[in-house]
Amino acid sequence: MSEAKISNYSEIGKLNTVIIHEPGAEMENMTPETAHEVLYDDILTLDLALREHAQLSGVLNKVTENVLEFKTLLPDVLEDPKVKLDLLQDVCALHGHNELVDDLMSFDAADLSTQLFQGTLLKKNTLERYISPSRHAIPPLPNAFFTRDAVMCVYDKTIIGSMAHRVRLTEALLLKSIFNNHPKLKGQGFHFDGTKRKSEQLTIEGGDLLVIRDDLLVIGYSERTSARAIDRMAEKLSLGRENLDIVVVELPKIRATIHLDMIFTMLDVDTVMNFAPLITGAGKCKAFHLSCTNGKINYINEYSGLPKALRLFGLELNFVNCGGDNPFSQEREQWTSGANFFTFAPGHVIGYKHNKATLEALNKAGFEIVDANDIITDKVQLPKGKAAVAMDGSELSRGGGGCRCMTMPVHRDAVNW
Ligand SMILES: NC(=O)NCCC[C@H](N)C(=O)O
Repeated sequence: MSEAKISNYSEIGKLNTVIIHEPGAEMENMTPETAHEVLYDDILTLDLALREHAQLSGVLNKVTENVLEFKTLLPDVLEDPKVKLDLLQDVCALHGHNELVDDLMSFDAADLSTQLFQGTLLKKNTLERYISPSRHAIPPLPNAFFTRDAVMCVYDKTIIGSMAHRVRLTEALLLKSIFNNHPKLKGQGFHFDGTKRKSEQLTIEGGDLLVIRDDLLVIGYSERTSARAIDRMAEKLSLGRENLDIVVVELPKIRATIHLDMIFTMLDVDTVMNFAPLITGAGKCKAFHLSCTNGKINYINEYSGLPKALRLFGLELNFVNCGGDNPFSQEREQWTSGANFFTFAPGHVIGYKHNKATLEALNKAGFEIVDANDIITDKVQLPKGKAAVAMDGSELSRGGGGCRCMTMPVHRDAVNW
């Protein structure tokens, strides 16, 4: 492991440091009517979600040196009164409730952290507030357990997300404060800080950004990540470099494909998981190649699909189909985050158990399927060869994401390509 705190040059290198978030009461802070406003497909049951999430953290703790918890990192930085004040001023200003800063400053670090995740109720002390449908002055963060999206470690620095939906903006502010101040993470700086964006047209979320190699990124142009933001990334990330290639995949702007990682994840040096209808099939998404040098785009080429564009860079990939070969199960399992695998070492991945046809396809592709609980209890050792750890996740997936969405890798070993 290198000395650097942040070092993330691939989607697959052996994982050393990762950030996750065990969901709290924020997850139930909605009604069926408001669920869609906070980007959920349905209301979830926290107890069930917690049992499932414990499998993710249990497995990661077996295979990774540093599993960091968002809800532990936050109170750590809030112990510093100056950091606490700066963050509260930003959060309260964002939601137009500057008057809450003093109140919130009186909380200790642990309680304030809980409060920030769970939200602060709107005092119904004026007629305008009384009749307002909003329950919260500072809204809760039910999507915080998708740690992938509001911050991205790319190479030796971070990108602070520029969130497409208002309900996720606070997450980016909290994570920025953590990456600026936490002894385990601070010091390497940002390529880009999305909380300072000047335009609502500039949005980028981590589910769309795949760090393939030190010279190659794949980015989804999606409901969440705008073309303007991708241009900005091309500029910022290629600064001081002879060459950076970015392949952009144009996603349908629909709920099932909010991010690229819902249809495409990398599993090994030569193997990817994909939702065939949009990646390899007849209706595959268009791809663009942006060739960049030192802050500028040299040229842009268009390709009929991602596989063809990736071949340019010597990536001859095996495509495992989410949902197997049957279009009916492909569609069902993509919806329940079947393509959204997290890779914690080359050929070692974790994903949801309920996506049976996907696991079968992985098995056919040479991955041994292992149960998460068996790894956690040491009943089974992680196989040396390719393996897919299967965890329960039917409740978690109803929040709209899978294992890649719930993990934010900070440090990985280099890959032996
Ligand atoms: N990378 C991902 O696809 N993350 C899942 C985010 C789901 C969350 N409910 C959202 O809509 O933002």
